[in-house]
Amino acid sequence: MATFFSTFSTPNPLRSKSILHHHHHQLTVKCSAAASPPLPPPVQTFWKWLSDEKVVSSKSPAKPGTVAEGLGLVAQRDIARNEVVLEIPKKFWINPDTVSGSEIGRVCDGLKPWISVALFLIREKLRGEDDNSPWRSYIEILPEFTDSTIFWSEEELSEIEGTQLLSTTLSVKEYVKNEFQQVQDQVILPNKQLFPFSVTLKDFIWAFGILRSRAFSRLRGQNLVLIPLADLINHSPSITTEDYAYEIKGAGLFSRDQIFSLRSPIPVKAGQQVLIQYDTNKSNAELALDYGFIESTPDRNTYTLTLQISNSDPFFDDKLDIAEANGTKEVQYFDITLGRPLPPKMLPYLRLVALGGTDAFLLESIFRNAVWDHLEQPVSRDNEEVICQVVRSACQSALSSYRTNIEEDEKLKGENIKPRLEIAVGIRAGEKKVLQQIDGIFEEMEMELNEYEYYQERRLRDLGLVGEQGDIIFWEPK
Ligand SMILES: C[S@@+](CC[C@H](N)C(=O)[O-])C[C@H]1O[C@@H](n2cnc3c(N)ncnc32)[C@H](O)[C@@H]1O
Repeated sequence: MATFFSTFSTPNPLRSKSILHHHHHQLTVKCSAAASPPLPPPVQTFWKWLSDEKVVSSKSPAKPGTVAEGLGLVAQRDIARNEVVLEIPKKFWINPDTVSGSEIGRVCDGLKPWISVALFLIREKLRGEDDNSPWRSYIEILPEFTDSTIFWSEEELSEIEGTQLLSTTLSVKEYVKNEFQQVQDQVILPNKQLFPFSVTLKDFIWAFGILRSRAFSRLRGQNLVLIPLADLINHSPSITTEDYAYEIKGAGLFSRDQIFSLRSPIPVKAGQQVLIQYDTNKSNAELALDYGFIESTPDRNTYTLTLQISNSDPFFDDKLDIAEANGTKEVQYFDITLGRPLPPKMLPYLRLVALGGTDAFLLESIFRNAVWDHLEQPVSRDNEEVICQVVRSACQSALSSYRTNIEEDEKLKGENIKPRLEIAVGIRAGEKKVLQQIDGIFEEMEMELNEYEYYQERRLRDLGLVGEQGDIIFWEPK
């Protein structure tokens, strides 16, 4: 954890005005509770609201605090492993049901869940101080932005030129923009009395960013839910348990209510921050997009290869049939992870896509049941050579579209740089390493082309026609 915090030595993301000038105490995380800086006023208001509502008390094991990652949950006393840190009753959650039951419920009917919650958040945010919304104090502590790439300026984005993360970020923003335009025309503008303020794309991106970075998912019956207070929990790369630290459960023996319960996956000393592992399965690109941080763990680096059976392939129908019978599609994505073997279906799929010429007989229907087994091994020298060439040239062309090379990235990593640049450098170095790894695998295969046993030889051997030494046994009379 120590190494982790030292890498995030920059100011907190900007929050609602009042926290803006709050001092940044990076070391609080490791200091004792006594040294905690006073809470920013909006956070105090938020805590008071939760106390008045009896959700928390002075005995609560953890409290909001200002930490290196913005706000976080700080232990008020020693907390044991698996001890419950907080419990939030359903009444305080914000999910699509909350929106349905609210003033805008009737106009949000039929909207995508995230869009209705986004509208709810934006409305609560823009309603103005005089409105006595119960959610006011929660909305006030939400950050204005994170370091997610959806909030990066053009200049910051230029640092990830050539990366898959850049294209993902741009398509996500395009998607959000289209959804905004629709909801603006169909819901916001026609209901001036409910939305008596102008809502901008920026507001919508803010809400999207809030949901991506704080909504809990994979919970019993809850796929999109904001849990005030619980969503102050930050992520630690050094917690690697796969078990989720949170769950929804019954509020008690005599209650039909549900509560959200958060446990600490590790023991925490008083004054330290309670942390969880957000998701062991997310790649650095996903972490950067969702939360605005990355990890230095090698296997968070991935590259997605998109392979496709071409519509102009003379064997398109047969190939698609075979692909689908084996759990792959016309357009198939393969996520390649640094330091891990290729996904098992990638080579068979590649061989299938490249199959042609004299190998095409394998596509005939009598082979249909066995063809995938055959594709698991090299089919022919030509076929194997084609897949090596295609993959290697794709890797090399991808590698040439980055502005920097790995050495330049590595050098920057050692320097004291801003968090967004650090994310950019980590992402582009990671992608390049994966591409080099893929290229290396196929380079090695290319060098072995003469050593492989191909379909025809295997077939002959299976038929007992190849001798021990690999020489083909001929029938010619001696
Ligand atoms: C669920 S919120 C946690 C509360 C948040 N720190 C706040 O101030 O409201 C997730 C966000 O916290 C920040 N965060 C959490 N863990 C982090 C980490 N390990 N490094 C950097 N930022 C982190 C990121 O901005 C992320 O999008």
